[in-house]
Amino acid sequence: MKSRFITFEGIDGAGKSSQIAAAVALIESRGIPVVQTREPGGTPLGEKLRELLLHESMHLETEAMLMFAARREHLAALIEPSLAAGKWVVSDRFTDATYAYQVGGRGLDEVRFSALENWVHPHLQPDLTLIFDLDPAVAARRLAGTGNAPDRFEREKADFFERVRNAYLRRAAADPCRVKVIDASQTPDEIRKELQEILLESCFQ
Ligand SMILES: Nc1ncnc2c1ncn2[C@@H]1O[C@H](COP(=O)(O)OP(=O)(O)OP(=O)(O)O)[C@@H](O)[C@H]1O
Ligand SMILES: Cc1cn([C@H]2C[C@H](O)[C@@H](COP(=O)(O)O)O2)c(=O)[nH]c1=O
Repeated sequence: MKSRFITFEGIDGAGKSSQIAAAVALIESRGIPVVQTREPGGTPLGEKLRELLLHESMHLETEAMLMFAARREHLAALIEPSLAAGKWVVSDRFTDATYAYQVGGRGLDEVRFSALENWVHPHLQPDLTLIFDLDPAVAARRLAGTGNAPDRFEREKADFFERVRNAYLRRAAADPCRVKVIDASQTPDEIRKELQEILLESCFQ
């Protein structure tokens, strides 16, 4: 079976991380080798950039370029070799997150975003992207319930997450074959079931 690149997206606290393990388990249950990774991060250098991105304040364009620098390394060191070896790759975030957070949330110029996207991965796009869509007020309550100290993005206000959410939905509307939107206000079991149905329909044919 052809290798697949699957990405999970959504505003902070939407619940995507909780469902990635279920997706990976389903793929493994079919005897398919799968690599689970995340952005920013996924490589030793990418994880160092993640620390900076999540905790240091910086200019918007610096932030966008560092996201793509980490992604360039991620593609070269992990994503592309894994796909070439016939493995499937499941990533917690990819370029749709830069569109949602830096373009939608922070106001990065779309032309500059597209230039970076076309430079870093002119041909590769995920085979399937799952957007966990949730009201920012509900996501904020979920995050508060974890008791974890919020990072630089998680400290943003509701209007920032409204813009991020709307940008994700625009991205989904622009590419409905690749991008599927999941109602993340459902229970974890309901979401797992819907996720399984989408994976079976989109990837295991
Ligand atoms: N469907 C759900 N209903 C209620 N609570 C949920 C649901 N899914 C996840 N949670 C809880 O919400 C919190 C955030 O979940 P999770 O870490 O999966 O979100 P996330 O989208 O990965 O966030 P981040 O992007 O900030 O890492 C966790 O405490 C988790 O147990
Ligand atoms: C890839 C990517 C990520 N972000 C933001 C989104 C999140 O707030 C953090 C990552 O944290 P998570 O707990 O691992 O989800 O980074 C971004 O703004 N732009 C991006 O391209």
